[in-house]
Amino acid sequence: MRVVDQELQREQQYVANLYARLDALQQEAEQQLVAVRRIDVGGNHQSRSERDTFARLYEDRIVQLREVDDRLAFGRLEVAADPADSASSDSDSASDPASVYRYIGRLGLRDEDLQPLLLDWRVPQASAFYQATAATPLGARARRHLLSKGRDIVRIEDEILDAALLEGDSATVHQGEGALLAALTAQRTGHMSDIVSTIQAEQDRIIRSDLKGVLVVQGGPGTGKTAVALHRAAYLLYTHRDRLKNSGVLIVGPSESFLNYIEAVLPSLGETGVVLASVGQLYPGIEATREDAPAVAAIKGQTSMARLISRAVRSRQRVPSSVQVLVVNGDRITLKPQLIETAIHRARASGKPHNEARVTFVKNALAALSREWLAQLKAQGRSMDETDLPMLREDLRLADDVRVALNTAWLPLTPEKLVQDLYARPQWLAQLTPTWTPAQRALLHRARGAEFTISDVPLLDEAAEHLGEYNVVDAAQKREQKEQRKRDVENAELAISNMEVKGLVNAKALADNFAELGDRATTAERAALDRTWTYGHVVVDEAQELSPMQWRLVLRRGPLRSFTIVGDIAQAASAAAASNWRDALEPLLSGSQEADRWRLEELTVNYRTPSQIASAAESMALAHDLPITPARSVRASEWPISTLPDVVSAVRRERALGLGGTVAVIVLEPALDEVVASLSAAFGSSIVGVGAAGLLAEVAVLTPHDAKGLEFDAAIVVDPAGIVAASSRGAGALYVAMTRPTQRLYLVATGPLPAGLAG
Ligand SMILES: Nc1ncnc2c1ncn2[C@@H]1O[C@H](COP(=O)(O)OP(=O)(O)OP(=O)(O)O)[C@@H](O)[C@H]1O
Repeated sequence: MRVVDQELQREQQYVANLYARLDALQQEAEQQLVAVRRIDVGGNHQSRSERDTFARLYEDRIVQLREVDDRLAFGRLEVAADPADSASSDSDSASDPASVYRYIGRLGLRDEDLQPLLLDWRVPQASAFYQATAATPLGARARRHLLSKGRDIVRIEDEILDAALLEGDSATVHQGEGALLAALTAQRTGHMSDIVSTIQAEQDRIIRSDLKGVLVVQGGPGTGKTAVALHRAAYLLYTHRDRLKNSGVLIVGPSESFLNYIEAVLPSLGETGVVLASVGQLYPGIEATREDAPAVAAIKGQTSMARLISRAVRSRQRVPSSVQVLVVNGDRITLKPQLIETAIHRARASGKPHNEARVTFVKNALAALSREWLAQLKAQGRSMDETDLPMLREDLRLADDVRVALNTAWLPLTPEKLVQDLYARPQWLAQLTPTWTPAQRALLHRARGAEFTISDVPLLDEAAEHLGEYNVVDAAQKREQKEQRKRDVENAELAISNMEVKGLVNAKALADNFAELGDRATTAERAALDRTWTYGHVVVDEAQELSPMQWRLVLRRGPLRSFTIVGDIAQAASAAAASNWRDALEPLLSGSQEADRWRLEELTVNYRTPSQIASAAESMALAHDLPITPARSVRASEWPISTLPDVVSAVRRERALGLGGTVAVIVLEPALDEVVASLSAAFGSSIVGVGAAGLLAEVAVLTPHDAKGLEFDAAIVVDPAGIVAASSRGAGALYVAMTRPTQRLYLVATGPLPAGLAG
């Protein structure tokens, strides 16, 4: 038998043992689940919740073991033998007695004697698998990639890190070719896959970087920023589970289509406790997907909007211009502006948000008014004194006239109403914006009831900050529930430590059972619904697009300022985006002592776009003065870029290749319907998908915004000159569109191509 085949067989044997162990653990968990479900706990509340918690523990474990089945083990690190090293394996596959072998995989496995069989890719001993080079071997002698299909190892690929291994017999043992290239040339599926088996050294350093502070990862298209951000989230959740399990991790992406594209990556790495949200979903209760026109988005993105919202809220606390006469129980009571003014002053001094401070306002106003009324009654000769004040206050509280007067002075408001009023009432807006031009104000004008846009979301959140809970009674209840919950979690944690259970028991889950809240929600689900939730870590992808107002919102979700921010300034296509990281991060860092302490890392290798396409996109970008970060493409493509006169011909040309795979047609919003109609007429509507919901169709039709962060085997970019001309950031949008394909790019144009592409 050839040495290569022998090695393959050995690895197959080792991996078969790992699967046998995985199956045994799975079976064990299934049996435990059946057993725990059978326990009769009768009516005992505490025992029932303990039983449910254990059942959930086993259920989670079973799911986790199932998720890692595909490519369970993907690497082997050969290190010089060290008898004291317990993380090494001396399995049958060891072909050199001077070496020990560490197998690396999606999760850690030990045999029945607790000896390690497989290392989780996130543990420190596994990092050499990603980082070792011949120049810096980090104690490793060789690295082997195990390429599998189902549970079978179909190929092995070795990299020698220690020259001594190349001598004698060993020279023939190590062989193989590009696991990385195999991954990169694989056909795309419409969903992103994890890269855990081929993470590159520069990526690994970023993934394992410290949890604290703000880490910015800048890199050109296809350099793996999204992949790195997601693997970093998985790494942090594993390494800092204690800190992050209760607070959670938030991942912010540019659009719903992007979230659909990445959603399977973290579960495949065994992580589910993460909230994924597009920037339009960061305000619970609103799912904004519509974009404003660029000029409108630009004005709504400026921090001056925060000041405007603040002024708008204050202007809803109004001192009447004249004396009012209120009729209460047949008495006429005079309400002087001065009284309201003092009550407003006191309420504002409470420092609480508008709706909550209103309680103070009403209390003060009623107290003052009841004293005035008492004085008036006494003056009329009624025999009343201070002890009657509570009764008078109650009468005032119930009187219509008083309610109207107090509401006019200080009306409870929802964020939605405040923002809608601001857009729909030009006169009010004019009063609040004396220094704006009429043209600027006109940009905000909108009919009441119009759908909220993505750029409205941070304004709603800003308004919610100033307004507080609309229903103050509910708010108090919620606060009490939160307090109770904290106590439940503490009890649960105590219970867990008393039970001496290790592993996946989640104190919050246990607390749920204790409190019998009825909701089986996970931390992630609860976090997604709670506007005031603060996450332990926040990942922002395509971060170059965020406006200052969006940064303010993101900061509120992560006040600990533990951030991973990934993006590419050159790809900025939104009108409100900044043109460098320092400016972009200003709203995030201002006022913090960390202001200058953000770390910048760069990614320099393009894993997606073939070199011909990357260089065409770069020359277009340079011709439009975009600040691109040059990246080296890993591979070339066999297909030249084609320019065709219409979209139907381009799709026909692509389909004629008969390669299958994913195809995107990227077109500006105004032409989208027409393109969908002509493609449906030519090829039938069943093959055409639109936007986020259509990503898995044979041909996905998307706007440049929806295409952000995604990739396809082929991309057809309609009207490149039109994309450039559509806004001041049009070249950035075209740069994004052109860098989506992994293989083929088509341009659809009847007129001249934009600068840098023509000729
Ligand atoms: N180490 C790697 N091994 C295998 N594939 C990789 C690796 N790094 C990146 N890739 C692949 O390269 C492609 C581009 O990665 P990704 O989408 O993360 O790039 P990006 O920098 O976010 O791109 P863009 O800025 O254009 O959105 C993906 O298919 C990803 O799986």
